[in-house]
Amino acid sequence: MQLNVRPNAGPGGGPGGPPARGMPVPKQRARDTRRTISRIWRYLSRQRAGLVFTILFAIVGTGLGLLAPYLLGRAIDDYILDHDKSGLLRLCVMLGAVYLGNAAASWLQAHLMAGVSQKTVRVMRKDLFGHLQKLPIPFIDRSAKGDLMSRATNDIENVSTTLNQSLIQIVTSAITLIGSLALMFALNVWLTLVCLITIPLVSRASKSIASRTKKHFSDQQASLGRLNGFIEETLSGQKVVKTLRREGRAIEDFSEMNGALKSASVKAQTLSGYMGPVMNTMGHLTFILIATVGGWMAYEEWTSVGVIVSFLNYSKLFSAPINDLANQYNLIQAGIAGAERVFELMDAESEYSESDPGKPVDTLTGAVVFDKVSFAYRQDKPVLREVSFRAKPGDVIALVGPTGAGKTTVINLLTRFYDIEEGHGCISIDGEDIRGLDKDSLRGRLGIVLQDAYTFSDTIRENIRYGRLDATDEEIVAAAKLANVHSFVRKLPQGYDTMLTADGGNLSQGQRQLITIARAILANPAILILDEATSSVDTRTEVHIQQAMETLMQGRTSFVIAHRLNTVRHADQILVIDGGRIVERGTHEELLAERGFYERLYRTQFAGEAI
Ligand SMILES: Nc1ncnc2c1ncn2[C@@H]1O[C@H](COP(=O)(O)OP(=O)(O)OP(=O)(O)O)[C@@H](O)[C@H]1O
Repeated sequence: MQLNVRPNAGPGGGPGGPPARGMPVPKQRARDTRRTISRIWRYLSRQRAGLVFTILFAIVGTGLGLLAPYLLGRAIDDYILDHDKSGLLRLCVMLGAVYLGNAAASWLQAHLMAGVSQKTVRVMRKDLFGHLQKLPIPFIDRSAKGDLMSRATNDIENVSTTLNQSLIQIVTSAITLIGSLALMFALNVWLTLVCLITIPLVSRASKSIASRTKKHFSDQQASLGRLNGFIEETLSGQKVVKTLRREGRAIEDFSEMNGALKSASVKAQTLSGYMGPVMNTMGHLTFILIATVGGWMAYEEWTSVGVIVSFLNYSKLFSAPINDLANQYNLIQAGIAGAERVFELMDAESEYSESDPGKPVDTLTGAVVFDKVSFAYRQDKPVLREVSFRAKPGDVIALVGPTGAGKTTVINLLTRFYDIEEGHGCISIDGEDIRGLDKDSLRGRLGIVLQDAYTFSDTIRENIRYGRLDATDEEIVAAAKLANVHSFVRKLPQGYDTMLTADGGNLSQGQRQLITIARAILANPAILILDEATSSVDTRTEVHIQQAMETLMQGRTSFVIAHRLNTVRHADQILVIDGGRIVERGTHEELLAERGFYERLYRTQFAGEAI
């Protein structure tokens, strides 16, 4: 998937021009961890109150944890060496209270942090889903759906786990690190300097492992995205996979991707797994060094045994956060790699320009003009060449032509799923160039009934209501009656409350098409686009669909992509498209009289062949 694309921006397009719109451009931005962290922080900082309390409890808990070694040193110097039993008992009770307080604060901080991290990712998920709704069709067309899904689910989940587990660890580690260092300096400067000798070594080792691991974590996430994409494609195309008997090949391809994911994961996890043991070894070395130097100092009576015991405990506390952070490294890397992929998707340009949303469309009469429109999806492959036509309000325009001729492309431009470039013609509705119109309100005045009748996982009633969300139940039934939906819905045990699956699996294709027609009737659009179903439905359903479509077309400018030519006989204008050009135009009778391309198409179809 190319993410750094600017689907509706950038120069060029059209035959022979610079890169066409929607063309992928090379990646320009290097991956930037600091920027990603600062963006995560922007989300986190919205949970300010929760964060402040979490940090407060972290400070209290860690502070109490830092107090314990000091008390231990005092126990040795003041009570054990002085044989003061009651003092020792008092101190032990105090120590118990300190540990208890530490545990309570840790529990509270973990509890609060779970809330903060979950609220943060909830906002992230909401933003991402909102942005997915605004992504332009060219972008969606080019992306693997499974990869997009992987970003919206797995990658966000990684961010969530990292925030929940690593963030608080970072906070407590930082406090412990600074606190224990300060206390070590207060106890004995020379011993502290001995302790610090190993720091450059530790930082070098961790940096070298870190830089290698990050790349592998990104690879792992990308492989996971590819794998999800493949699973999604294979499942949604399962019928095709089975009829073409591609199961074996699909399993082979899957194994290959699965293997790639395994390799990337093994590399990432093996490398990051080195971190813990390396850091532990360094910690033990430091401990031995301090114990030796400290023991010698106590022996020479330059300092007390209690101070050395406190110091050794602090040096453990000091190296623990470095170890903890190293152990968290896996998780942090996976979280950052996940966030990077999420933000990358959020950065893909929306199809709605916030600075210039365009002129809102209130009412339309439906006069449509294509003026020398040329278009290419890819620079080297012109699809439409100087297409011109006029539709008066209420006209029925039929688009016919062989497969791949460019009929759907005409519709893609009219709906502004794709935009034509400056200098490659103009499309206007009611005299306005559509590029200056607000896309959202323009689409609100267009009704589209596609070949693949799409139904949502909802009841039949709600599926029709998608046409106009404020429609009453009575209006829905009225539209359903006009679209010949009512007659079959009545016979269903649950009537309008029958649940449909996302692909409408529990209704016939013809019935689904009728539901989408009812949806369009309810929406009452000024301009209608009908992509006739190619697949054959039974004759009765076909008559129903035909009637419903005629009802729908009344009084609206309609564009019909016609696959069965007998449905276009009554069109006001038939545009015959071949190779991206309008090769003939006129009414059915006129075109038959011309004895040209249309006449041949017509005769072929009557001979029983589809076009
Ligand atoms: N999203 C896209 N990206 C790149 N090329 C595309 C895209 N959509 C269509 N094309 C190409 O544009 C050409 C015209 O396609 P279009 O879908 O407009 O044809 P059509 O006349 O509607 O065909 P059909 O009757 O089969 O639906 C085809 O060569 C097709 O491969």
